[in-house]
Amino acid sequence: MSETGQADDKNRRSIRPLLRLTPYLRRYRGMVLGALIALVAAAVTSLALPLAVRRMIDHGFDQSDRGLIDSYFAAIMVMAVILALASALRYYFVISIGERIVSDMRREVFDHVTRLSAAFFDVNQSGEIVSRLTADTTQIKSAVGSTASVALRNLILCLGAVVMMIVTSPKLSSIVLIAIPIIVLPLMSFGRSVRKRSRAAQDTLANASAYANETIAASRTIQAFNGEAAAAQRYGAAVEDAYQAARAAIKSRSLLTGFAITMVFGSIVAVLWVGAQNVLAGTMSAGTLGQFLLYSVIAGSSLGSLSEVWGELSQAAGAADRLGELLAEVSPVAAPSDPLPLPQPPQGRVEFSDVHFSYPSRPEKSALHGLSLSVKPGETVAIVGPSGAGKSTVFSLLLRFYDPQQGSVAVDGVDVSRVSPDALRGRIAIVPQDTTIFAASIHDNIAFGRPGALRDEVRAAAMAAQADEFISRLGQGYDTQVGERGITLSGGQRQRIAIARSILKNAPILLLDEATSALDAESETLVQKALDGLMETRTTLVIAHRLATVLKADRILVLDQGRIVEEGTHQSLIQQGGIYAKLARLQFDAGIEGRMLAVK
Ligand SMILES: Nc1ncnc2c1ncn2[C@@H]1O[C@H](COP(=O)(O)OP(=O)(O)OP(=O)(O)O)[C@@H](O)[C@H]1O
Repeated sequence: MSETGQADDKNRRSIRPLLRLTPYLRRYRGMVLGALIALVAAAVTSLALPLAVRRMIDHGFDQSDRGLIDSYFAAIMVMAVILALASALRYYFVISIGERIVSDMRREVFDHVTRLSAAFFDVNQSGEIVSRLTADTTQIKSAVGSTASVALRNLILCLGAVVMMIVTSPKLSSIVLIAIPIIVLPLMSFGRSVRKRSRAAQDTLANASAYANETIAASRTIQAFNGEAAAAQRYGAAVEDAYQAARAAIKSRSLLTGFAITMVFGSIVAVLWVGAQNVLAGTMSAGTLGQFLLYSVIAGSSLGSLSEVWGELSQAAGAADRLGELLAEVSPVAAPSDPLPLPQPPQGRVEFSDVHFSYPSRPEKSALHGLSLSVKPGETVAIVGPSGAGKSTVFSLLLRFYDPQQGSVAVDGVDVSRVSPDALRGRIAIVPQDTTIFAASIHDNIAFGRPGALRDEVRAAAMAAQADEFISRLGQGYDTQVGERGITLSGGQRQRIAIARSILKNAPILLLDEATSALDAESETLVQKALDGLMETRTTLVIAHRLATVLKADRILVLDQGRIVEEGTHQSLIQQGGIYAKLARLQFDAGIEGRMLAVK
């Protein structure tokens, strides 16, 4: 009993998500009103047709007044024209509303998703989000753009036809009205199972798309490991699952349609048989039976269409539900409602006080363990430590991608959770380990650091980043398309683009995640030169992999298991003979080690 209650509740909820569309519909009231007027006009005209037909049958063929037949045909023609006009207008309004709403939704969902915190992206696959943005919105478009209007038209037709049936013949109608619940109730329970299966089908498809997304992005690695067959097999299995789930949904929808048509037309035939007996007995005119017949066909077919579009509406409700979930996702690192201003002019001071942090997706493992550090304006601090020590986590907290569970992070003396994230991030430039190059021109890729930057400014930044020379050698210079839709850049070139981006941003705090592994000696020298220029005038925190950087730093922090375990200059740390000394020996190769000894 309670289980059924819960299931019913769930089903009611599952159609309710379509209500989320009301605010969007409200924005286009004029068009919605136009669609409704056209819809009602078309339905009323359709409902008036049988009246004209009855008059024609009962009086039109009367030899005594031959003129009547002409006027009846003229009236029917006028109705046909009204019907055609109203239908064309309905189509125009309804489809336009669908397209309009879906564009709005896509924009809003995208805008919302791009602002969600890093914790959200840790646990959600990007392929699945993209599928929601495309597949789910398309489903809503077809629901709003046609299904809803078909459903509404059929609802009006069905109700109108039922009323007219009662007016035409209460006796025949009473038989039909008794049959309706017998037909409708099973249809509703069928509808529920269709909904459940459609959602399962959508989910499995999203899984397959997410896998395809990941695999295609990693095609080189897959080929290098001869993994094509295994990947194809796994994707094939995922697609097959999606097919099976879709087939189950299709099967229940076919059953639903077949069942609806059998029940509806079966009862109409039975009722008509009773009507025919009445005509034979002389208690009903042939025209009245004809009129009743037409109304029952209208009622029956509109009920049939209703049951068909019900399934589609439920699918759209599922899609609206998923999009609603996405839109309801709140970022745990939300901007404060009353943000504090950061001091002007910027100083570039960084302070971590007793920070304890574990990633939301792995709460049991602590990434930072009571970390405290203080960086003075203009200072260069190198962070070194074994892999997984928490170096990148320090950057993530400084950029406020996450909030620490305990302790605080401050920039220029203000807790980062009390300032607006835009203001905070405006003061920090980062050159990450794996640089993102967008599918756009080189100019746009660099100008990403400061939207609206002039061509000369972009060029100056590229020059400072030692990138101008290779850019000038490309076919179209700064207008060359790179990334997915253009040419591929080497690791060193990508990094210099990222450095130029940061130079252009000209922020007082610089975060560098050095990646030397991808660079050859020449690129490394160029990148190093570019970085030197960038580091000179600002506070720099650098996750150091190069000896040169470590030597240049004012201070070195050694991180291990989320704690600072050693601190000092290169020489003092080597002399201590602790973790740093060991790391230095292991990390820097033999040639560099020679140089290191010389420093000692
Ligand atoms: N997004 C994440 N979700 C869950 N755990 C994470 C996430 N990022 C990092 N970690 C974990 O947090 C710890 C610290 O990671 P972090 O990336 O800061 O190390 P790191 O010192 O920068 O390492 P590396 O030098 O290899 O880049 C590791 O145990 C890592 O597995």
